[in-house]
Amino acid sequence: MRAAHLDYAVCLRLEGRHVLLVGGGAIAEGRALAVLDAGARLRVIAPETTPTLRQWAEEGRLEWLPRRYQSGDVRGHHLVLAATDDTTVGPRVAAEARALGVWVNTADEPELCDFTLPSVGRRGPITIAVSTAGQAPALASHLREVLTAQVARHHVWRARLSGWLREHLPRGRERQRLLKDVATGDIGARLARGERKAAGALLRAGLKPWKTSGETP
Ligand SMILES: C[C@@]1(CC(=O)O)C2=NC(=C\c3[nH]c(c(CCC(=O)O)c3CC(=O)O)Cc3[nH]c(c(CC(=O)O)c3CCC(=O)O)/C=C3\N/C(=C\2)[C@@H](CCC(=O)O)[C@]3(C)CC(=O)O)/[C@H]1CCC(=O)O
Ligand SMILES: NC(=O)c1ccc[n+]([C@@H]2O[C@H](COP(=O)([O-])OP(=O)(O)OC[C@H]3O[C@@H](n4cnc5c(N)ncnc54)[C@H](O)[C@@H]3O)[C@@H](O)[C@H]2O)c1
Repeated sequence: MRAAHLDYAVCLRLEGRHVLLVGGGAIAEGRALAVLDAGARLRVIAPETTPTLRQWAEEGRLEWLPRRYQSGDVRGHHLVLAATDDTTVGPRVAAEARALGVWVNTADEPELCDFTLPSVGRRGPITIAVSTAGQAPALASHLREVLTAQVARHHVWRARLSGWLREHLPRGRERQRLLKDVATGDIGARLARGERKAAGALLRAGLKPWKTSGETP
């Protein structure tokens, strides 16, 4: 069994960051979609790619260099993902990335990875991510399915409402109280039951402190 260290979970903000993907098969395509969704600037290096990756290249969503990985390719990137069918490539990419201080994931050699990828489910702004510290990817995938199915539409509304309130109200104890109410209090419970009118009334009452001080949106 592997050592008992747990992987450290983060959610990376990749907007505008340079990401290198080595490989262009099915696994690489999944990685590409995820980093593009996060707004990264993606370069793919692979002699062959899936039709979808080729199409994204033609549409200018990513840059495809149709060749094998070469020394030096890592330079200039913030993050590197390798997913090829050649077992000699991952270790080379990982060593070069390490030497340059660039974070690297190789799809099937956990001992070479600076970070591992969890199984991810999305509902609006909500992300469910399951990691098993590299021990059981298939179980991570199964749990992700089970857990994501539990995120209901009202959770998504509540997340969006909370985001709106955070954007429009100044920080402070009053705002915190209102946000907690949306998350776990009466407003949340009403929204969960589909009682949107009643929730709206509670919300308007909760917004009073800002109405009177003239700070409301
Ligand atoms: C979650 C997911 C995310 C993703 O890839 O995006 C992911 N693997 C997924 C599926 C999956 N992978 C494999 C199987 C076959 C069953 C099995 O072997 O168990 C299945 C199941 C399937 O395909 O259904 C094979 C496999 N995977 C790794 C090894 C090497 C090793 O363990 O040594 C081998 C053996 C290769 C071989 O024997 O040849 C390694 C890793 N796989 C990871 C992530 C990282 C740890 C995640 C964690 O901590 O849980 C890590 C360490 C590297 C990394 O970060 O990529 C994605 C589910 C996506 C989804 O459905 O949501
Ligand atoms: N982590 C996971 O979840 C997981 C699951 C299954 C498989 N894998 C692993 O991911 C890897 C990729 O799997 P796949 O199904 O996408 O493979 P694939 O055969 O569909 O694609 C391989 C890709 O690698 C490219 N390639 C080969 N040599 C290259 C080189 N020198 N430089 C750049 N690109 C090169 C090929 O052109 C092709 O695009 C495999 O090692 C597989 O074991 C990982």
